[in-house]
This record gives sequence, structure tokens and C-alpha cells, in this order.
Amino acid sequence: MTRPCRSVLYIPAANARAMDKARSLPADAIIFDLEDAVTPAEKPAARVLLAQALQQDYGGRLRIVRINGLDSAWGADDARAFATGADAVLVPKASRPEDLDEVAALIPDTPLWAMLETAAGMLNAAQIAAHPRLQGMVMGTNDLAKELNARFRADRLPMMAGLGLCLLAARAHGRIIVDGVFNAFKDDEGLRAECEQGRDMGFDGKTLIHPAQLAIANAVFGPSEAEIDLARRQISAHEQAAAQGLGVAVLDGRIVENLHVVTARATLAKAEAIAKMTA
Ligand SMILES: CC(C)(COP(=O)(O)OP(=O)(O)OC[C@H]1O[C@@H](n2cnc3c(N)ncnc32)[C@H](O)[C@@H]1OP(=O)(O)O)[C@@H](O)C(=O)NCCC(=O)NCCSC(=O)C[C@H](O)C(=O)O
Ligand SMILES: [Mg+2]
Repeated sequence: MTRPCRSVLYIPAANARAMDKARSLPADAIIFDLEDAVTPAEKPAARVLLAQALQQDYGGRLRIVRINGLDSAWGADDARAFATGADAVLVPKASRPEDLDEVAALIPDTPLWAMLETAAGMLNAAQIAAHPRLQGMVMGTNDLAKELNARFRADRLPMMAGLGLCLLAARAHGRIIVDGVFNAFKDDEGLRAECEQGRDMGFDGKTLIHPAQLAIANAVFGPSEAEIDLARRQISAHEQAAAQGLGVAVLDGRIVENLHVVTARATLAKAEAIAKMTA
């Protein structure tokens, strides 16, 4: 994964002002939402507003459109309307690979992303991740909590089985995967803790609901100076060991093997991609 997806900001497609504002926000990706953040009465107008917004320049930000489900009155038209003009279409409540097949058949050339937010979606995560048109996966932890009848806890214990299954599925099939939203958008400390947890688990980034959450997600999911320094020193230590015919180096009292060098190179590539994107 070289494309940074540290911060993925949802914007209701009915909110023209917010869509315009996002053109200058430091988000790696934007999800323009036609689904849950837009009321049924607003949906037709939101589609028109979004089409207008997507004519504007969003710089290097990945532009993803979350359509309504195909089982709704709007889903199929949403998909057709944004088959071009956006970088990807996000399928809500993907529960089986067939849910992606149905959208893929409507829009044969558009990359797909999938919302993983149902109990069935967790159990079928591997087959969903294997879908040939899939590029990225998004955790929908609000819907998942609703389906599970789970209570929200700071440690997200009730979510762990689902988060872990989806992460395993994404990694097994080389997909981008971003963590669910943190609802209390004025609670910076809580957001940071949840971002750190998602980063520790291996998520590429976090979905966000408010611009005030961007800086924390970008900081937590981007390589820190200390991580970049360690990566450089690991590569150098391993090269020096290799020059002496050794496969294992020791740095700061820890072994460095080829697999650590692979991770170190990925860290530097990500830092470089972020620097390029923000230049
Ligand atoms: C949560 C909000 C309703 C708060 O809105 P508001 O009260 O207007 O916030 P502020 O006054 O603090 O806004 C300050 C300025 O920032 C702009 N703004 C606000 N939110 C966004 C945004 N998301 N993107 C871009 N810009 C934004 C405001 O326009 C103000 O600008 P200005 O007037 O120039 O000062 C609101 O933040 C919001 O609607 N957030 C998104 C909610 C959403 O999309 N929800 C759906 C996705 S979550 C979900 O469904 C996850 C998943 O499916 C699951 O199951 O878990
Ligand atoms: Mg949802």
C-alpha cells in the first residue's frame, strides 16, 4: 500500500459548503456520502450537488462516493451517476461477494470499495476482499454495533473479532483497509486513543466525520520521525551485516532480519508518498 489513506473524511453529499471546504482540507481521501448522512427527502438533490462538486479540483485526494444500497430506491441510479467522475464507488453493507457483483455489473470500469458493517460481512470478509474489482475496505463500526447489539466501549472489545477478521481478509488480498469512525468528534483524547489502537492493529487509516479529526489521524497513521529514523538505521545495519556475509544484524539490542527491512522500506515509501502528496 503506497497510497496514503491515513485520513478518510465523510461528507454528506447534501452539504455543498462542506464539499467545497474539503478541497483545501488535509484529508488523504474523501467519502462523499449519499447513504446514511442524507435523508430520503434530500437524496435526489444530493446527487445533483455531488455531481457539481466532483467537477471541482480535489487535488490528490482520493474521491470515493458512497452510494445507497441496491435494495433501495436510489442505489442503482447512484452507481450509474458516479461510474465516472469519482475515483471509486463505495458499496454500503457489503455482506457477500454477490453484493459487489451486482454493483460491478452496473458499472464495469469503476473501482469498488466495500463497507464492512454487518455480521454476515464479517463472516464473509475473506470472499469480499478477494473480489477482483475491490480496491479498499471501510469498517462501519456503528452499523456493526447495532447488528451485534453491542455496547460502545473505549477498548472496543466487542468489535475486535470483526475488526480482526476484516483486517486479515484485507491483508490476505492486498487491499487498503480503514478503521471505523469515532463518533465523539470533540473528544480529541478519545480519538487519539482509538487511532493508536487502529494503527497498532495494522489499519491504513481512519474514517472521520469532522475536519477537526484530521490532524490526529494524519499524525497517528503517518510514520513518525522516530519510525523513519529507525527504518533508515535498520536498513543500514542489515546492509552492513550482509556485507560481512551475515543474514541477521543487531540494532539497539534487537535483531534485524530481511523481513524487518521489508517493513522499514515500506515505512520510508509511505513517508515519501505523504511528503509528495503534501508538497
Ligand atoms: C457532525 C456534524 C453534523 C457537525 O457539523 P457542524 O455542527 O456544522 O460542525 P461545525 O460547525 O463544527 O463545522 C465547522 C466547519 O467545518 C465544516 N464541516 C463540518 N463537517 C464537515 C465534514 N464532514 N467535511 C467537511 N467539512 C465539514 C462545516 O461546514 C463548517 O464549515 P464553515 O461553515 O466553513 O466554518 C458534521 O461534521 C457532519 O455532518 N459530519 C459528517 C457526518 C457523516 O457523514 N456521517 C455519515 C458517515 S458515518 C457512518 O455512517 C459510518 C458507518 O456507516 C458506520 O456504520 O459506522
Ligand atoms: Mg454504516
